[in-house]
Amino acid sequence: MNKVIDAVQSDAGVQQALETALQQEFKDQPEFQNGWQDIAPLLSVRELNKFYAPGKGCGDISFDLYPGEVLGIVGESGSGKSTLLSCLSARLTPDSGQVLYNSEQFDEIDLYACEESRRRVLMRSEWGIVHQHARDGLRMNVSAGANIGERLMAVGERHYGDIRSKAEEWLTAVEIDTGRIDDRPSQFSGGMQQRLQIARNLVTHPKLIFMDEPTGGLDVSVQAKLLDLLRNLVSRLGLSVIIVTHDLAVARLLAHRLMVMRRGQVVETGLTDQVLDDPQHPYTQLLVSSILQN
Ligand SMILES: Nc1ncnc2c1ncn2[C@@H]1O[C@H](COP(=O)(O)OP(=O)(O)OP(=O)(O)O)[C@@H](O)[C@H]1O
Repeated sequence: MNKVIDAVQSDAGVQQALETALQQEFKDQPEFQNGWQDIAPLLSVRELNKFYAPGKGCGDISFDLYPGEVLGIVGESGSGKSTLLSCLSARLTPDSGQVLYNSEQFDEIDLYACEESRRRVLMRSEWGIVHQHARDGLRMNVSAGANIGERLMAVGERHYGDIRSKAEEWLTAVEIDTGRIDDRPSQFSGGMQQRLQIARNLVTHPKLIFMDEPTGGLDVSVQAKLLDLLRNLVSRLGLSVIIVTHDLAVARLLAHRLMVMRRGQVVETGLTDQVLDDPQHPYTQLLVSSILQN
């Protein structure tokens, strides 16, 4: 676990580029200035259930997520993390329960009671989704610039020069040489593809990002670089994030709060350090101790 944490380092050039892009894009947004404690929840989940078969899925899930908060969902394979994330991000209809989202454009939305068109608008504007496999979040056969530009066009941007220059800014912000703007993602390494996926998501100023194992399958040094970038972006933009990971080191680095899942149920929640340093539930104790032994 410590290998990844130790390897996370800052790079002055990248930080500067990131800072410049972010200042231009986000300086007027109030969330950039405020803490999240005094604000209404961005997402409220009430008694959410989704089961494919008895014991397979997730059930009885309730929590609030605040602006600027990073919630980690951890647990072993098959515990229902991805099912829950899909229900929260409007990609999978739950059997029952409510997901309320405090939208900038539509005020409070009950995700599964509103029109499909509203969910689609949210998905391309106020929300971002970072998939484990970049090919699920990118169009592999169009250029890096077009991958970023497409999302801008989806929210109404039409000026080619503006689109290209925003694409360049975001490539720089995620540490991809702007000279690669016309290359296809298939010509990029795994880490670059993930960074491009992040740029594509962030270009429309989302409030809420869903991440499903964003560093899974990458080697340790690539993971460390990506985690450093994510951590910087999340704190500078005041993003709210729900991140699913089976990797407690990733959870420790990124999440303010953790939800531990086992067999589709939440068995423990709390501040990340509290949960990892002083786990209360026997399953969490096992999870933490098994990681420490590896
Ligand atoms: N589409 C589906 N149809 C039927 N069963 C499914 C489906 N998707 C997932 N499951 C089952 O539901 C349970 C929860 O799966 P889920 O993918 O949500 O867990 P997870 O914690 O994300 O696991 P992993 O880390 O391996 O992705 C598992 O038993 C899985 O086999």
